[in-house]
Amino acid sequence: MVNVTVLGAGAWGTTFGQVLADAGNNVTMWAIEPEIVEGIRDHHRNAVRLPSVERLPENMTATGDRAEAVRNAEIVVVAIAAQAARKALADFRDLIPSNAIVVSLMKGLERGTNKRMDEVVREALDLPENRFVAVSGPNLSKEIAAREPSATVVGSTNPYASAKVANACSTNYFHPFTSNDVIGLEMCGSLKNVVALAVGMARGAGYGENTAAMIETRGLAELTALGQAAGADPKTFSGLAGVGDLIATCGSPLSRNYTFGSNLGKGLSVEEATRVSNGVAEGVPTTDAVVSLGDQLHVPTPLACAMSHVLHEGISCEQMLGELFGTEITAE
Ligand SMILES: NC(=O)C1=CN([C@@H]2O[C@H](COP(=O)(O)OP(=O)(O)OC[C@H]3O[C@@H](n4cnc5c(N)ncnc54)[C@H](OP(=O)(O)O)[C@@H]3O)[C@@H](O)[C@H]2O)C=CC1
Ligand SMILES: O=C(CO)COP(=O)(O)O
Repeated sequence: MVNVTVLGAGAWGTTFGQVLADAGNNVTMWAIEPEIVEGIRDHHRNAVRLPSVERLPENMTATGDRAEAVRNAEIVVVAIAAQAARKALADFRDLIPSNAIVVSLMKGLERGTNKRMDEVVREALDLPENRFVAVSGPNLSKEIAAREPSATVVGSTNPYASAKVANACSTNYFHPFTSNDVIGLEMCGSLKNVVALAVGMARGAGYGENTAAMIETRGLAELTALGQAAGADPKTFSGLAGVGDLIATCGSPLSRNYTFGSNLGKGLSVEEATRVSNGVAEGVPTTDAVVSLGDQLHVPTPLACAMSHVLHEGISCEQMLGELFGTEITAE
């Protein structure tokens, strides 16, 4: 049993907090909104971000006070929207205990810098590599909040840190595997969201399994090429965090990215799809970062480029798919 603090009481932060509490830990959620803090602390409920759960565990509380939130934390979990993480974490830089492990649940690349969340978290907190852990896998929050069986990957270059976090989040319905490939986990989690936008768009436009399978497979090839160029272990892409998360995210209306894409495919504008999104669709800002990282690493990113034309120029689903085909016939 350890003291764990989760920064960000969104859908996944709150769900992962419940997993940690079910595993027997003392869990403190930190959130900005007083309504969310009071809901969790006084009524064991997050009606704003996780209304499907009637009552969160008794060993789960919340505070809006940053210092109080992390004072006794042995593990600090970051579950903040990726584009807001650097700024939000700056306020915790001098507060997190010097021996605490910091875990990122986030799936996105930072727009403007093209940095992964392991880089952003470590820079923002001035955190050494051996205290950083990434968690990534096919983890649709609503299913895990209902305690449906699922697995994830807990990655760190420090095996002691990954083992400690894996032990802390292991329950009879949530099974963690460990890995030392932090870069692979980060790249898989971030890039599959861009693929899910495209699959969702094709589904929303009315296309079926073949089109979805084509986008997912070409997306996996793009994800693998860029991930390897960034330093990832190719094995990670065929695991839970790679293919596993692609299957879950690209196949479920519970995914915000899939749903965002689906709404675009049905004819909504980016602004309209943003307005009706039930939480952050990380693939939207991450698309630009993937295109830019591809340029930087000299890796073609046709799917991310096509999605960026959808997001910025409003091209249709047919045009997006046309860009994926390209003009030449090439070897697969
Ligand atoms: N939902 C899921 O199934 C999964 C999500 N993830 C990843 O986890 C991360 C969080 O997702 P999730 O919890 O579902 O997202 P939500 O959209 O439900 O919540 C986003 C969280 O980020 C916080 N946030 C946004 N801006 C700021 C800011 N400026 N300062 C502080 N906090 C801020 C929000 O706080 P506030 O409530 O105050 O707006 C909220 O707690 C994402 O990167 C996502 O890709 C990973 C696996 C599964
Ligand atoms: O990462 C997820 C599932 O593994 C959640 O996907 P969304 O962020 O698209 O909801």
